[in-house]
Parts: sequence; structure tokens; C-alpha cells
Amino acid sequence: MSDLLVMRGIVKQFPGVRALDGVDLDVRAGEVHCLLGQNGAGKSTLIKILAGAHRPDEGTITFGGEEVQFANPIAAIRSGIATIYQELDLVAGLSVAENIFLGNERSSYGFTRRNGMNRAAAELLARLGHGEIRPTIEVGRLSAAGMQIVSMARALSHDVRLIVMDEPSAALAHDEVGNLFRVIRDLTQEGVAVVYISHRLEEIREIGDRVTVLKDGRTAAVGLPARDTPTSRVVSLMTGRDVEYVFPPRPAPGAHNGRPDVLRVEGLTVPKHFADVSLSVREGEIVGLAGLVGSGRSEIIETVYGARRPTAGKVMLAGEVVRPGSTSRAVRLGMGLAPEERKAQALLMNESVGRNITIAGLGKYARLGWVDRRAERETAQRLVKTMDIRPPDHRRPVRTLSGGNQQKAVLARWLVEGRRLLLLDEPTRGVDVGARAELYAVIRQLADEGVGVLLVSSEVPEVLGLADRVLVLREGRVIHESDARELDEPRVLDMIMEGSAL
Ligand SMILES: Nc1ncnc2c1ncn2[C@@H]1O[C@H](COP(=O)(O)OP(=O)(O)OP(=O)(O)O)[C@@H](O)[C@H]1O
Repeated sequence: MSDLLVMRGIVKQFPGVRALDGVDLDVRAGEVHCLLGQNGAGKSTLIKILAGAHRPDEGTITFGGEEVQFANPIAAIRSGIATIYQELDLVAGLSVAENIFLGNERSSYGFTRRNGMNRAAAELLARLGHGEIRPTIEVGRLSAAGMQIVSMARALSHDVRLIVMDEPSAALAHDEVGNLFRVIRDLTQEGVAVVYISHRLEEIREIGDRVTVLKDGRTAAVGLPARDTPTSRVVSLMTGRDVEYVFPPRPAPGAHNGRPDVLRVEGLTVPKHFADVSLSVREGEIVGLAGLVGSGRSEIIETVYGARRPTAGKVMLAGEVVRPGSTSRAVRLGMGLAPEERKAQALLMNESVGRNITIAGLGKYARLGWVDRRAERETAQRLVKTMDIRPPDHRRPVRTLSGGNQQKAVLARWLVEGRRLLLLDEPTRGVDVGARAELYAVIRQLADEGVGVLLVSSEVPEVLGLADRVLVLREGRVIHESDARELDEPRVLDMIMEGSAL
């Protein structure tokens, strides 16, 4: 099979960082080519070059046998390359059909009537196996999975031959990932090539044909067979070390019995999201919530934090009632929340990495109205090192960091001492395998120091591997609670999926 895309010697320099230092990539028509690498390895930069969002400083790109240069994203998509980013660039207030044909020349003069556009949109959605999505509804009303399908329909509206997907499964629930894979397989059957970025290695094995590994802006391996390359080899190419998902050792079962509750939640109800949820987290204990997207898991965490008002029930932190609707009181009482939508909810994009880390504890560095800059700086430096944030410079604007490194900055914020309870919503989303292991170790160490942790993750192995105790949620209710060691992945999937099959 001939190569559809050939990238050779791609170099991209940012101020102070050589993000790409001579990268090669070959992609064949009809294959799923996975792009792997640690946070900051250069994956996003490489695909932004393909998408026409960045210009390379050096190197060549050949697409369909011709050398190409993309001046802007429209040029890339018109040549047949579409990119689907994690933060989908859809306009919430426009309809599905309007979004699909946004920026497409067919939208301005191709359709004489709105009906024509809606019909064409319906055809594309049906081709993706999602004929149930109505072209006329507002995109903002769809689920994350639905929006992703609309983005793909938009790509297909341009007759693309290559679709680049940046961590498409990160925002999806387990069953939705299955749907996505079906859509990808149908597309590759038609000869469309897919470049697929993910930090979940088991997915790569399932959907990938070949793998290219980036490390520190260089190609560590080109086009390895996805199914026949041992995971240990892929991981050592990425990290230069032999690590896999390693969970830190846990205290023996029952070790937390008799210790005081940091968090107590009784009969908590937020209509339409969850009902009558009771749970507790003891000092030093990690409690995991397992459930599908939409099971109420993130909403429970937000309500505990005071960001949502329950209609019934109460939340107590170390014996004190947390008043609903007051997140500042929750923070004062010693809660920390790392929310799921980190960029929108948590990061000050134009501020430095250091300030983003120390912001929650700023009161600590202020004396008589002066901020103790040295103490603030030392804390920032220490946490940048602990979390292995790259590049290791706390003065950089956080917006120039790769996605995974931004993630680590948000989590680092809550490692500033003095927290009694950490609420972690998808703490490792977008974080590479090497950093995951470090993050797990940091979370366990905090617990060993007495902090209580309430953890939400879509990755069942993560909940089972890290937590001491697990609560399984289905449709807003707790349907099971036990020691994590008594459960295995198939059993938990069975419990959480049962409801979705109804
Ligand atoms: N606009 C920018 N200005 C300065 N540096 C940047 C910019 N964009 C990216 N970088 C740097 O380039 C390097 C590569 O980042 P990139 O986003 O490509 O990594 P990535 O492999 O996609 O990581 P992740 O898995 O975390 O998404 C990082 O060191 C990052 O900090």
C-alpha cells in the first residue's frame, strides 16, 4: 500500500522550546495510525502542523503524492485533512446541520434551501451510523459523544481522506467508545486514513494498525505493528523506562476502620442527577466512584464542594456542615476540587504555571498585605518537580504547556499542604503512562498523611487499582459498595452497564 501522507524532518521551534526536532510520520490510506508519546512529546504540535494551525520551520509534507504546505486550517481541510480536537470547535447555539457545513463553501451557495442542508447533514450522520441525531437541533444540547459525531460529519462534508483525532475517547463513556471504534472502522473500510492520539494503550491495541512513538520532539519509532508490539516495548520507547500502570501499595483491608470521617454525606439529592446518596470518606482513605458518564458521579462531587444546591441531605466535613452554594467555605474548611473540565473551570491561562499552582494557597503567602514571593516561588518549584511538569519552569504561561502538563498543574495546586479532603474528577485524563504512575504515588502519599480522597474516573481499572473502597453508581443511585479488592473490572462494568442496556 502506498503512503497517503509522508512527513519528513519536521521542525517546530517555540520561544525557548524545540517542540519538534526532525519528526517523521508515514500514514497509509485506510489505516488507523496511532501517535503515542508522553505529555509534551510534541503530538499536538505535529497535528497542528497537519491541520494548518502551525507552520513548520523545516521539513516536508507530501499528501497524495504531492508536496503540500497549509497556510491555514481551511487550506488543510480543502486538501483533504480534517482534525478533530479534544475541545471540539462547534458553535453551541447553531444547529447540527449549520455546524456541519460551517465554513464549507457548500453552505454559502451550495444549498438553495435550508431543507437541502438538513437533508445532506442527515445523510452524513447516517453514514456515521448516527441517523438518530436530528440535523435541526442545537448542537449544545447533544452529549459529548454526539458532538464528536457532528465534528466527524463536518470532516466528511469536505470529502477528507485523512482524519486526525486528538484523544477522541477522553470525554466518552465506555459504551460510547465502542460506537466511536465502529465509526472509525467503517471510515477506514472506505479508504479514509485515521491518525489517532490516545494515552490509553489498551485502546491502541484494539483500534490501531500501526504506531509511531514521539519522544522529546523526535521520532522514537515509526510504524510499529500495533497489535504485535508488546506494551512494555511501547512504554519504554515513550518513557525511556519500563513502567506501566503501577498502583502504589495499599494499606491492608480494614486499615481505616475506626478512623474519623473526613467527609460524611447523608441522603444527598439533586433532582435529575442523583438521589439519596450517602457515603463517607475516612481520614487517609481513598474512596472511588465508578459509573458511566451521566450516572451522577461528577454532580455528586460538585455538590459536596458546595457548587450545587441539593434539595435534600447534607454534607459534613470533619463534623462541620458545608453550606450549599458556598464553595469558598468548602475551601476554607479544607476541601480541594480538581474538576473534570480543567481548562474552563480551573486554569488561569495567561498566568504562569507557578501562580496557577499556588493560587489556592495564596492566603498562606500573604502577611500584612504583602505576598511572600519567595515562599510562593519555592512551593511552585517544588511541585513542578514533584509532578514532573515539563518544561520544568514555573514562570512559563500555563497556556504554552501541553494538555497533559496543564493537567498536572491543576492537580499540583491541591498538593499545597493543608487539605483535608481532595475531590478528584478524572485526575489522569490526558496524562501519559509515566506521569500516571507518579500521580498515583502522590495521591497515595497524601492519603498516607491523613488526607481523605474522593475519586471519580471513567477508567474502571484506575478506580479499582487506586481506591481502598469503591461505590458503584447507576442512574444517580449507589448500587454497590465494597472494598476495592473484592471487585474486578468485568463485575463493575456489568453493574454500571446494566442500566444503560435498559
Ligand atoms: N504555543 C506554544 N508556545 C510555547 N511552547 C509551546 C506552545 N505549544 C506547545 N509548546 C511546547 O511544545 C512542547 C510540545 O507540546 P505538545 O502540546 O505538542 O505536546 P503533546 O505531546 O501534545 O502533549 P500532551 O500529551 O500533554 O497533550 C511542550 O514542551 C509545550 O510546552
